[in-house]
Amino acid sequence: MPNKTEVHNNGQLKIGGVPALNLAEKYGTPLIAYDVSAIKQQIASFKKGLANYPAGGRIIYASKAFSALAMYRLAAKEDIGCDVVSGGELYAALAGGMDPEMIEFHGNNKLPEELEYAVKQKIGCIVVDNFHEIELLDKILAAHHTTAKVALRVAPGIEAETHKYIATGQSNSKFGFDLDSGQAQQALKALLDSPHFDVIGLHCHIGSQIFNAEGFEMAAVKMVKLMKRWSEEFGFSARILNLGGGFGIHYTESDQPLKPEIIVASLSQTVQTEIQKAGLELPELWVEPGRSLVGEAGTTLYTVGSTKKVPGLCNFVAVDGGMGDNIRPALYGAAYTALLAKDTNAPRNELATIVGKYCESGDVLVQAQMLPKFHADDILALLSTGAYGYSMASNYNRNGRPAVVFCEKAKDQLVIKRESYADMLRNEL
Ligand SMILES: Cc1ncc(COP(=O)(O)O)c(C=O)c1O
Ligand SMILES: N[C@@H](CCCC[NH3+])C(=O)O
Repeated sequence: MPNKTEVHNNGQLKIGGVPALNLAEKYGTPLIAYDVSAIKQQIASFKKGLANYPAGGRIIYASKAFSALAMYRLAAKEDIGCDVVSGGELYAALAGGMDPEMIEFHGNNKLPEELEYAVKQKIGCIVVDNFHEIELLDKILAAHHTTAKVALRVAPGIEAETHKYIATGQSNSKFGFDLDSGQAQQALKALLDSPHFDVIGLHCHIGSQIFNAEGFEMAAVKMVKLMKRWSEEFGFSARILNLGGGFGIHYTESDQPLKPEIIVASLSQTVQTEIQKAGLELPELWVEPGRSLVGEAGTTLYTVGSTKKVPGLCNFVAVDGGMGDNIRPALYGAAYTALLAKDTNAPRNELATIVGKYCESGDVLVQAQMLPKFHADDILALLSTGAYGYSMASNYNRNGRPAVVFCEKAKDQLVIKRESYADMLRNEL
């Protein structure tokens, strides 16, 4: 079980000090319940990792992991930044009280209106991803007689050990400028040649759900080498170095994540050593964790409904949610840990597959494995669903998206209402 799972002494699951069964009773299911102190602990751990880095740094919450007003409010309160990848996320971040200066904008195809919105809001950094964007942004800035702080996104040519859908650092990634072909260099030149860009630094992101520190270290070394080369070639001095996010979390027993403070402290040490060797000025160090801030803090509570057993063939346990509130198993074959909320120590002696209620055979939440015996009306808890669950949710089959509740110090607060049938028709004419 993930080490953050709270279990009452009678074996019942608790989230942020609140019994899971009470939450299910009060708000209904499916329900995504966050343990807020677990989010705060992760933020504190990232901050600790950067604490001894002399040039300082920034923790930037990758808000695609869970873009909710409550989460932006929490990020603002905790004094961290956030990244956004669309006008919609930018709007939500601002509505949640994020300081525009602490917002960073990513994306491989930012729309003209999204760029204009970011420019007007004077956000802290636009991470420039491709030549089309450079042209577009240059025109927008000229039209507004202004400048923008930008960072150049480089695909550093590092193949992260993760699912191929979520690896982004390799040369053939759709994100960022390739190094080996010379495109990254050409892009930097274009940015430096325009009076509209204040190029604050460089960015890379090698992928997501990565456990091995080696990939991050390699990226850091490569980026500093690049800083050295471009300092000599263009007299360019990067004030910030952004090494992206992608820090892995615990979904099942086989996942062994490193503590953020350990991985970030080690990365910051590598950057210092390499910068010193290169004889450059130390840049600020930025990191962009998404999953690792919110993933393990979230638990989805479902109610068990039908079961289907065909001896020797299958044993399905169906819950009242599924691929609409968690697409990750269907999309990436992602694995999760399931518990019986009323008795987390229940023996796991039943081979079963947990499926959802959607009209798809691929609507599987947990592939066949040894599980506790579930009966109709039991509350089933799926752990570590706090990242890329709600934010990737859909209304497939006209199922409303679940409610979301924040729990802390034994108190619960509804932060997103359950979507009703009427909500799902609100845009239809
Ligand atoms: C540019 C960038 N930064 C940060 C992240 C956050 O990644 P994670 O949620 O794995 O930390 C992503 C997503 O992979 C990303 O594309
Ligand atoms: N959504 C993905 C990760 C993509 C990260 C964003 N670039 C996941 O659930 O694992």
